Amino acid sequence: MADTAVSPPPAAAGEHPRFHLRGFLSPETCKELEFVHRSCGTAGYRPSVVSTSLPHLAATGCGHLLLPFVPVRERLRDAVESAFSCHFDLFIEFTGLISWCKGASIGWHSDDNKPYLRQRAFTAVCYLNDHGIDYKGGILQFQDGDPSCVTPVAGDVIIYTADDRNIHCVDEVTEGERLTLTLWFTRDSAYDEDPKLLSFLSQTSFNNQPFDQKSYIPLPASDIMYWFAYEHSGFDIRCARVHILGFCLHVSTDEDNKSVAPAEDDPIELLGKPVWLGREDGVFDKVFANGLHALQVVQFYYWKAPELAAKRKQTSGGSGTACRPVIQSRTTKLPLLCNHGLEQTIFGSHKNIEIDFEWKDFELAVSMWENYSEELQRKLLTFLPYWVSSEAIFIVNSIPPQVSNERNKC
Ligand SMILES: O=C(O)CCC(=O)C(=O)O
Ligand SMILES: [Fe+2]
Repeated sequence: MADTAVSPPPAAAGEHPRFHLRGFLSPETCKELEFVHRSCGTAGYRPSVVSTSLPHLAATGCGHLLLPFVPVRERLRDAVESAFSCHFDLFIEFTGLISWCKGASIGWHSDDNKPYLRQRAFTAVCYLNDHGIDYKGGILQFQDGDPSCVTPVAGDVIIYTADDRNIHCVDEVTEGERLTLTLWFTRDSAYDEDPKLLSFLSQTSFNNQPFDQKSYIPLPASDIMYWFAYEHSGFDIRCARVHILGFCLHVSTDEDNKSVAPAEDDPIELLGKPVWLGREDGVFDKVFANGLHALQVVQFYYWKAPELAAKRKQTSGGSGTACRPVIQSRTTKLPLLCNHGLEQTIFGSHKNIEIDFEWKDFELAVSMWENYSEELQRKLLTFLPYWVSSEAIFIVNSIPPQVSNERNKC
């Protein structure tokens, strides 16, 4: 199901202007954004939060993963402009995916409540998963007006003015992981996030020639950004996300390659070097460029696993020739000091994660991920010149750039 056209809400009136748009995002869009976040997220700006910002995607070789956001940002801006009667008036100040993990909450506030946030005019929060199924807690409450509280449902969006007519808070998440896509809108073009993003994207993406097939392979940020601190403990987000889905990371023990010998290196540093993926019964015969690359493929597999398992059952009656992992004598399990209990507490969904795992499906997912990434990379390189010349990110159909960016002419 594609994202459905939701009829715009009536122009806002009243003392507490806000709207709850139900079913704004399709389940497919929610799942794709979840994939991006679980592949690329880093430790957030507040405790118990993991976040993925668009500049971060551009900076880690994943500029192509901005593409799933483009239609969503455009539709959200249209919805906000139409709800608050400010057509062609708004710029997007910030777009980010946020996981609110166990213990995360935010007290009463308005979204423009700091001197450096005064430019914010409106907020849109899209819920990507479900309260009660994926997590407990995390209800959004408003101090005054209606609706007075919002129980997140995947695909729903709440839009509201960022000023003190909409003082709100989020109850503590007590179990599971609450996923949101949050956008802030501004009237001040100086805070438009697009030109900054485009300058980042042109620096990182124009360097990659279209014939460089692997230019979509992620490049990790500094290790500290993946450290999720929790009380007096913590873990590496990349490792935890891989482990929680039943995989483990392996590194080379090749005698000739001393630089990757685990005994001689900080285990976390090894995540920036080539890795393999294993499960209980062996190691998959493919080397990934780094831990982030392996994580992205695992998350892609997790996203597509139900579809892959259904296809396998249909074509083979459930008993196809299993693709066996190769036992790699040249690799050893990455000896990370993992806190399994903590990983489970933070990223183990309230809903049990069950995968009908087959290496054959995983093998297929690896090539599907390559095709998916290549296609997005190809689109990015096609769209980028249009975006750069308009200083704005927008859906490029076959419309010439000077017509498509109506907004910049106003
Ligand atoms: O996630 C929500 O429901 C609201 C988030 C919020 O209040 C904020 O990020 O300022
Ligand atoms: Fe807020």
